[in-house]
Amino acid sequence: MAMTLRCDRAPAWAQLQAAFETAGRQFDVRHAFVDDAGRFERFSQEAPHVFADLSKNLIDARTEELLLALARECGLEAHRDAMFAGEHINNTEDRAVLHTLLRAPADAAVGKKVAGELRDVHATLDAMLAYAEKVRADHTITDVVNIGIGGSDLGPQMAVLALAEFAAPGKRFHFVSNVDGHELAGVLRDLAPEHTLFLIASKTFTTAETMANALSARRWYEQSGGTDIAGHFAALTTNVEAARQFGIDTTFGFWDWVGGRYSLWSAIGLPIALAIGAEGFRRLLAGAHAMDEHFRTAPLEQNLPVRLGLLDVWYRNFHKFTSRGIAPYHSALKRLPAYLQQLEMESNGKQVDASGAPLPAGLGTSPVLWGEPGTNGQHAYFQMLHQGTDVIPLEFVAVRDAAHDLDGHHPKLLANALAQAQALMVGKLDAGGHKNFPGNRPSTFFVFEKLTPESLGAFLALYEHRVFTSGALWGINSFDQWGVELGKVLAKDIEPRLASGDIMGLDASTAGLLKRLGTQA
Ligand SMILES: O=P(O)(O)OC[C@H]1O[C@H](O)[C@H](O)[C@@H](O)[C@@H]1O
Repeated sequence: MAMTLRCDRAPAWAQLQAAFETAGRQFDVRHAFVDDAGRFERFSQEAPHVFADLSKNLIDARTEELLLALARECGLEAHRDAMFAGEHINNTEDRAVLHTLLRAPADAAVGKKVAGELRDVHATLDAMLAYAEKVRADHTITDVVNIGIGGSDLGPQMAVLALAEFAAPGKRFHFVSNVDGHELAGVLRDLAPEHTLFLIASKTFTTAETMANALSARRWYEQSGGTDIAGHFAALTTNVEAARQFGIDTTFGFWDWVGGRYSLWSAIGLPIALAIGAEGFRRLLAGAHAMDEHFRTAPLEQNLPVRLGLLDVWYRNFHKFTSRGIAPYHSALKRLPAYLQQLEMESNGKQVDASGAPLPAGLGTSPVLWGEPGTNGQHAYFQMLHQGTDVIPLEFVAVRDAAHDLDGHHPKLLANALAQAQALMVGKLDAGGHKNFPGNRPSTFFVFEKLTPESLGAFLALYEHRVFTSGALWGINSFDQWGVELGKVLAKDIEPRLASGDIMGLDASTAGLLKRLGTQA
């Protein structure tokens, strides 16, 4: 199996370190624009459905050359090809990583090893989309409730909202993820069982939150007079047997080679297909596939996910930036930051390399990702981005064509996005003291012509491959998530203690809090 060489062991790493000391640390992007009339062209990149301007970043041509050399020395291309070929690059779970196959056309020229999987993908996709069209035509179903968490929630929720313009009227979508009963109760309050379809979305069909919500939903359905579980519950899972035991026969499956945070392209995407239809869902897949092809075939120099992933390494490991903001200037992309948080932080929040050996001190991995739609963030935390003591690279996502015809709004929105990126970079040093802006604060600016299924699909795939790139350079396994396990185990131990008051073996803080929160309090 092709694993990458950890990038800090590659020869270009030392050269990058030297470049950082001599030019990188003091780099001023304003001077770089003065020195290079072609900087915008050099550091912008056209990719399928997405244009990206990277020119306001703290990077010069020499640094990018070294980063590209680093990627080659580390075996990024071989690792990428191994993913597409279905090799078990998720080594700790001994699994292939084939979410790209979910969006490959039925006649795509894939390797022998995954041809059978591609046939299964299309058989399931066709069945799921036929079901989606049947439900779309059924006007007695007015409400769809997706019960799932993490990857079984964030992707569909984000995409249904993002593509609302493409949704047929007549159905409302609800997403219940939290085990906090307030969430499910709040949704159920306004529903009637005969008009509701529940989708139980869980790769494993064992996740505690989802199982608790699914049981309560079924109880509610029956207690409210519902008698047709088969007609009002469907399961989206790799664990068809567990769904059957729960009493659900309508099941759309997927496979262990689809990571939860990479699963919106699979049966987990059913809410999206219900909203935008079979054709819309295929357009989403086509946009992602176009980006897959770009990632797989474009030379590294003009490969947008690669260029972004390398910039991420430069920022995290040389500049030591610990966080990255994302500011979508489109309110339909409200849930995009939450979705990208799971994608990047669950994938690359690792401290050991793929062999299990600790990464050396100072080799930081995933930054903190966070964000809110612009312009809202401007009136809240942008103060810190402009004048705070930390430099936080910010990413703008702007859409040229609005999907509404309210006069004057869209130019105001776009002007704000452009002005904020400009202000971060240019700064203002003549006003003195509190009114000074240091400037030289980096940003990346993404442009879509329009928010469509294709552009959304392409952008999400772009992000997946960017996370792949930085993860590959760090030599980590971006496709497991052992870090979520300990808390789950401890919660199982604590739950009965809330009633019993048993604090034996607990640390003093947990014991003290348990006394306050338990029913014995
Ligand atoms: O889809 P499920 O099996 O219910 O898993 C839901 C989520 O929970 C897990 O704990 C993982 O951290 C996530 O990667 C996953 O998406």
